[in-house]
Amino acid sequence: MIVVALDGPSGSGKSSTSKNIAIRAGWSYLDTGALYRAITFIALSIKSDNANEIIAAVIDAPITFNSDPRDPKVFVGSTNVSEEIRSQEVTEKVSIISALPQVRAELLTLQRSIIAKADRGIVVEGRDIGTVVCPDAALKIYLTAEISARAARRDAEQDGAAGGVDAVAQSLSTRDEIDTNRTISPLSMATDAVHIDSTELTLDETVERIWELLSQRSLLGLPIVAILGRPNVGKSTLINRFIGRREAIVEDTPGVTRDRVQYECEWGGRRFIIMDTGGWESKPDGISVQVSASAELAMGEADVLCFVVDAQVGALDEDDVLVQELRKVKKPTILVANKVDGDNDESDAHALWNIGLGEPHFVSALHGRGSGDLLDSITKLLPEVGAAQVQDGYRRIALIGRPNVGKSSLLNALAGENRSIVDDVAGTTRDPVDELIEFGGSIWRFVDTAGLKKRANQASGTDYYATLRTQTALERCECAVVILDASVPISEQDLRVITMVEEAGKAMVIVMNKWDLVDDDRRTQLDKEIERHLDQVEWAQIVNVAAKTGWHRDRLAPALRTAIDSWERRVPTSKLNSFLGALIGATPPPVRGGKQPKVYYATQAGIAPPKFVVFSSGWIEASYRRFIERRLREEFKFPGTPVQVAIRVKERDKEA
Ligand SMILES: Nc1ncnc2c1ncn2[C@@H]1O[C@H](COP(=O)(O)OP(=O)(O)OP(=O)(O)O)[C@@H](O)[C@H]1O
Ligand SMILES: Nc1ccn([C@@H]2O[C@H](COP(=O)(O)O)[C@@H](O)[C@H]2O)c(=O)n1
Repeated sequence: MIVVALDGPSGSGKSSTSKNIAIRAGWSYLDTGALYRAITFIALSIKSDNANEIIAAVIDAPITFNSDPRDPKVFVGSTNVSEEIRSQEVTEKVSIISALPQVRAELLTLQRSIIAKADRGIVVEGRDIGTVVCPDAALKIYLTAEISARAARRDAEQDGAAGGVDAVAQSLSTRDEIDTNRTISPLSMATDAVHIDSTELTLDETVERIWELLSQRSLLGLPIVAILGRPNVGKSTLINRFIGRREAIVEDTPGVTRDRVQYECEWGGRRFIIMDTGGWESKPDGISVQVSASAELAMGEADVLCFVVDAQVGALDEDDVLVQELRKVKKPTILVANKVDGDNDESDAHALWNIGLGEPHFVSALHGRGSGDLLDSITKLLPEVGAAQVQDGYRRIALIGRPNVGKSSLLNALAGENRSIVDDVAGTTRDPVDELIEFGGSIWRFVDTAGLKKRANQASGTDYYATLRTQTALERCECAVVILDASVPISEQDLRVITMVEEAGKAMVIVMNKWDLVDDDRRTQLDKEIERHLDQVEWAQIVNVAAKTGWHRDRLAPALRTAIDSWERRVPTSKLNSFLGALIGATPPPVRGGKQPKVYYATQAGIAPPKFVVFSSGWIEASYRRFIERRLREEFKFPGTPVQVAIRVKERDKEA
């Protein structure tokens, strides 16, 4: 289950943004402010500021929350108080009541129990979600906006009923003040939260920013398509056809697929999971009891159901019983008529319309006939976000470097006493060789690299395997920690590793290990080597560490956070273009062939790493592109990440 935590001051847009994200992802939503308002409503009703009396009243009339983002509601006992909690009286009192430690403890338990009940994911918004309520949230956002923007939004929302913008601003500031300075769970940004300033963003733009982060971090589950049907109708053959390889077990004995086996599939640019379910029987016995039960579970888990019938046999009573079951779950369902090898079979198979699941899709799983059309129909039914969770939000780090630089010692130094595999989050698919390690206040996922595991050491016996493994680790990570041995000269191989990271477009931190062996002479020498060899990655932070003793290991977590933060950073288009305007005004692009290319505008085309596209009227020299990149870095600072700048020639009329 994915938890997204959104914190920030009043009126920054938390509720509106959270609801939009939750609706789009098909997740639940929790407005924790509404719970604090509800308890304040109770305090006002019993006319008491005494925490014990307030808690006693809550026990009499418990607070509950309906977490459907389309219709969130808060109840006190059986009374819906969603409107009453927005009154001026509650608004003025809520920050005072929320600062009471017993009130916070009571609501902390309530919040966690609501979150635990969510199905696939939940967006939780408040003041202390990323810091206290859900410190392990998969994505933490700290949403702010300037007070003037927040006051204007609130005033517009309330049609001036709150006394005008100035009065709203005053009330918001007072609440900000109390919320930020209270001793217990004050409003603050979690160290691993992403800060979004919504002052100049529309609501849609704010939602889009967060959506981009969710997809970039693979937190939006892939849709699941369950393949169901009686034993031996050709389900596994169909799956092999879909995934393009012989992986699903195919055997002519009915019911050979024992469990819900999953395969990743891609068609027409859509990735999804195919779930093989074994054969379903209406009166199972022996092993088929488990197989049928697992097929029923698959119906519940999947987003789309494919019901496969053997067209050469036709629909049997058994098929009819399964159709009744399929109808009950009310999910998009496709009827697949398999073993339709030619036109004659197809005309016979039309009888399958009688099943009552709509148009049969005629397929020969064995020969491929009709399978592309079937995949087209399936992908049309896929939701944007599905049930198969791929990542859990822990930042993925690869430790890389040539042999003997101290990868394992660094890993051990980081893990210290706390080395642990806490990999028990249900329902996620991940590489079993990853390690979860807690240090510097966060849990990090270390993706497998040569040197991380004994197995890896064996496999890296040749350069070929070492390079292959490094590349795979790089593909899977978000940030690479490149380890160098500071006690010896920087080698060609060290530089090759650094170039690999840069070319892979990953965030990077360089660790100078074995610092305990560095004397003054070596230090002077190393400074010269850094200047000479590492100038192309001068954006990378360098952390000096002695992994053997643990010296400075605490410096790595902040460096990683800074690098990943830069890697996912988006520069507002308005700021980007005012920067570009000033830059071009002061230093225009060089004249070429008697013509000076015009630079029109720039846009940030993507994150992870930040990619900028500059539109111009003509070809611009590489040196000027590098100049733009350098100045972009100076202006917006991207420590720890490569930045890509591309120039696109755009004709003036097309531009207009
Ligand atoms: N860029 C934006 N992002 C989010 N909301 C915006 C934005 N621009 C305007 N709004 C509007 O601002 C108003 C306040 O937003 P919202 O109620 O979501 O804030 P909030 O942070 O949840 O406040 P509170 O903490 O007081 O509940 C809403 O009317 C919302 O539609
Ligand atoms: N996690 C939270 C959420 C809210 N509060 C307090 O409740 C007040 C009202 O919240 P709104 O989101 O409805 O504006 C807020 O000002 C806080 O005092 C909280 O403490 N912790």
